[in-house]
Amino acid sequence: MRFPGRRKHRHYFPVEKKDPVTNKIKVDGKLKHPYVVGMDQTIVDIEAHVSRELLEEFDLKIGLSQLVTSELAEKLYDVISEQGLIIDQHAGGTIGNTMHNYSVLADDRSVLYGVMSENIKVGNYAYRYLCNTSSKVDLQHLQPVDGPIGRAFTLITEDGERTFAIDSGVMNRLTPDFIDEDLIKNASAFVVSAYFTRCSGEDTLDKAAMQAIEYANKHQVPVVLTLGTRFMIEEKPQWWRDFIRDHVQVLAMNEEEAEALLGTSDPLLAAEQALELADLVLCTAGPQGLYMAGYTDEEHKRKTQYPLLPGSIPEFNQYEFSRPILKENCREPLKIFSHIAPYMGGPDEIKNTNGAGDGALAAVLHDITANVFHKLNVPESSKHGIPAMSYSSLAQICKYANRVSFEVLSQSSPRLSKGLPDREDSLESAYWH
Ligand SMILES: Nc1ncnc2c1ncn2[C@@H]1O[C@H](COP(=O)(O)OP(=O)(O)O)[C@@H](O)[C@H]1O
Ligand SMILES: Nc1nc2c(ncn2[C@@H]2O[C@H](COP(=O)(O)O)[C@@H](O)[C@H]2O)c(=O)[nH]1
Repeated sequence: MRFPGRRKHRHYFPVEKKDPVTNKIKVDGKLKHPYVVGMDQTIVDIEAHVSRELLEEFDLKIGLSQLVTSELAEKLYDVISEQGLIIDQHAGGTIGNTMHNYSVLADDRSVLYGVMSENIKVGNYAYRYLCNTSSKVDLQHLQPVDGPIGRAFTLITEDGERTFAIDSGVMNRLTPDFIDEDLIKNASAFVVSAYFTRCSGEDTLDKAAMQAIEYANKHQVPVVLTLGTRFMIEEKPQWWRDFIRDHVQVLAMNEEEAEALLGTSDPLLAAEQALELADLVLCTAGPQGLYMAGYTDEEHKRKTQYPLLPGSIPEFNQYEFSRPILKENCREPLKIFSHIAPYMGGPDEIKNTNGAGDGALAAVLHDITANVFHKLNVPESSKHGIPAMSYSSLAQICKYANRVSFEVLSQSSPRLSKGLPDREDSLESAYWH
């Protein structure tokens, strides 16, 4: 496990260093490595630059992720390939991206549940998916299916807006009997996107996801939900609020999804309201940066050393140096908030906004899992006197998530090709301290 983010190691991390005073690691020297489990629709992204007219021609709603029939998908594919509009084809899927990015950042194992075509040919979509996924993502738990995986036509218009047209194939056929209770029980988190509900006919992914969530809830493994696309949440916001309240501890969304869920366009207020449903909230807000909200215990709160920020909640970042704690583990729960503007104002050139939010979530998962890693290997560390959910403070997690989003924006794929640089060339070193 790599250290989450880049800064001075104050808390005996990485634990690989066998210092007998600071690192009371187990004498047999074998470190225990926690892992994250994710579940996704196995999807390859077909990225194309298109005009708004083309979206209208195919009756696609701009900015959303929507299902299309395979006939429409074939026609669309023919048009964009004949016109030479395809710029790239790579593995995608919101949780597939998140697991890949987690494994690249943490240099450690994640497990992906989903399906995989049993008949793989060199060059086909299933083959591409496997080739584009980090070797640290454990794909042994993909269920073999007879048929193609999904395709996400990622259609980028001149204004940079992305529209997804999803051709499902058999990506929703993961069955509940395939879910291993022990695998979920021992995970540091179970991660799923709201897309699991988009099932019809013979699809079983919704049942498989509910099975995994039931195991996670039973064994107190944090369930992490990312909202996917505004459109799905708008259809039944009350259902989603109830679902989150009943099953989810960590909620990730962008400001549009937040508005659909909670009815407010202010990401800070949305994050605050979301704390009535979940324990830890990440709300990304495009060029405005990102917000996080959580709970800490009065007795463990820590004041920020940064300037206090104005906003719909005055001085909202007052306790952002605190580590988040599950509300039920707080004697006197206190809401804490943090915000960060885009790292260095954003890249000079945004290659692609695809996956920027998934990247931020991967960083949050890394921090949560680093805490489990440290606790497993250095249980008597003073760090674990507090029953915190994360290794770092809310402010530090925000910085890390923001830095990872920047990296995704600077490249042309939602999946990181490498971890963060060891040295930041253009950065005032204070950023990570
Ligand atoms: N136009 C932009 N300029 C600078 N940073 C951006 C821009 N768009 C996104 N980001 C960064 O990427 C993060 C995630 O982006 P966002 O678009 O909100 O996520 P999503 O992909 O889930 O919609 C933001 O919090 C911000 O740090
Ligand atoms: N599992 C699914 N993933 C989907 C779907 N529609 C789009 N996507 C994926 O989202 C990422 C981009 O994420 P974002 O954080 O930038 O919004 C992209 O790689 C798509 O593959 C879907 O229906 N199911």
